[in-house]
Amino acid sequence: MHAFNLQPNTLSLAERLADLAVDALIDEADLSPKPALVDRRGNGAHTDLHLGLMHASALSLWPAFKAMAEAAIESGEVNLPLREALGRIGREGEAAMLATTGGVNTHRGAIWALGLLVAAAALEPESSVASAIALRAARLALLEDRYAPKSFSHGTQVAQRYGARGAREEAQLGFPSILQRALPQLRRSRAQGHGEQNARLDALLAIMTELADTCVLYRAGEPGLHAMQCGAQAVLDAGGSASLDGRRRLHGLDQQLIALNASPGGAADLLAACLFVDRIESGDGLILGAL
Ligand SMILES: CC(C)(COP(=O)(O)OP(=O)(O)OC[C@H]1O[C@@H](n2cnc3c(N)ncnc32)[C@H](O)[C@@H]1O)[C@@H](O)C(=O)NCCC(=O)NCCS
Ligand SMILES: Nc1ncnc2c1ncn2[C@@H]1O[C@H](COP(=O)(O)OP(=O)(O)OP(=O)(O)O)[C@@H](O)[C@H]1O
Repeated sequence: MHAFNLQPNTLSLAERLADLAVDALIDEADLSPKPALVDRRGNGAHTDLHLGLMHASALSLWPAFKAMAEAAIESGEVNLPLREALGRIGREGEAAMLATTGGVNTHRGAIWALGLLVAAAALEPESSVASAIALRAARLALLEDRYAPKSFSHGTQVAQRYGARGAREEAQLGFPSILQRALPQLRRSRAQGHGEQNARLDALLAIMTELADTCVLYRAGEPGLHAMQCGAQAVLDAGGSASLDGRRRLHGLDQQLIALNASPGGAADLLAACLFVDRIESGDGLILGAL
């Protein structure tokens, strides 16, 4: 499954982290059935995205993730020069993504979240506990990049209209959606023997129960966000995606969110970020510590 890592000793730390980040993005894209998102079944609520584009986009980001890890290793500490280097590399990564996809935003939020976490993991490879990585990522996100262009993104429009601060705030708070919701649910569902794909779907649903996802707010407003949060909670309350009733409700949620055009892209990015820190913390973290 993780072909990149077959010869871990020949890869540098930065290359291993880039592999893990790209793997996490591909695992997220392939996970099915995700409500209203691109997956193996189709395009969800998106007219301009498809699975092949998500895969190509994920692969195009490998050099940016590697460069972010190298910048962190070189810096050795959280400081403004590192934050600004990450901002520059992140913008270059976004340009590579847009060149690959013909201008479609496939992974903007993921570059942000995974980029910070890759750098945070590279700063102290021997400290592979998820909470410690998230805290270092938060300290990076709290620093102001003086070279960041003032953009009028969907996120800034949603911030003005609804007060939701989206991807930036999630990182600055230390990724509570990952540490408090996704990771505990992923591990609970695994422990209950639900199987890896169901456990990942449950982790995505756990994120969706509370996230102020700016993709959903932009596309479907507060009714869309309410439908996403309540619908995800109802699937988990019914026993999660491994149970018959939960599956039925998951199918209903997929239909409802597609009808509302409410694709939870921010939640999908955070699931990828969750899979990344999970692999570092649990065993595969040896990939980093062995260096
Ligand atoms: C912070 C970012 C994501 C800007 O986001 P903004 O809120 O302005 O909006 P935009 O609509 O362009 O993108 C939001 C993205 O975040 C994801 N998202 C939406 N809601 C949330 C949420 N609540 N939590 C986390 N992610 C979310 C979405 O999938 C979407 O792709 C980012 O684009 C940015 O500023 N990048 C600069 C590059 C940089 O500094 N990189 C260095 C760190 S790696
Ligand atoms: N499997 C997935 N399916 C769909 N979106 C995903 C998936 N994984 C992650 N995403 C995230 O969702 C975002 C796409 O959402 P959206 O299409 O609303 O983006 P946008 O550029 O803000 O809007 P628009 O396409 O309307 O211009 C991407 O930035 C990406 O980070």
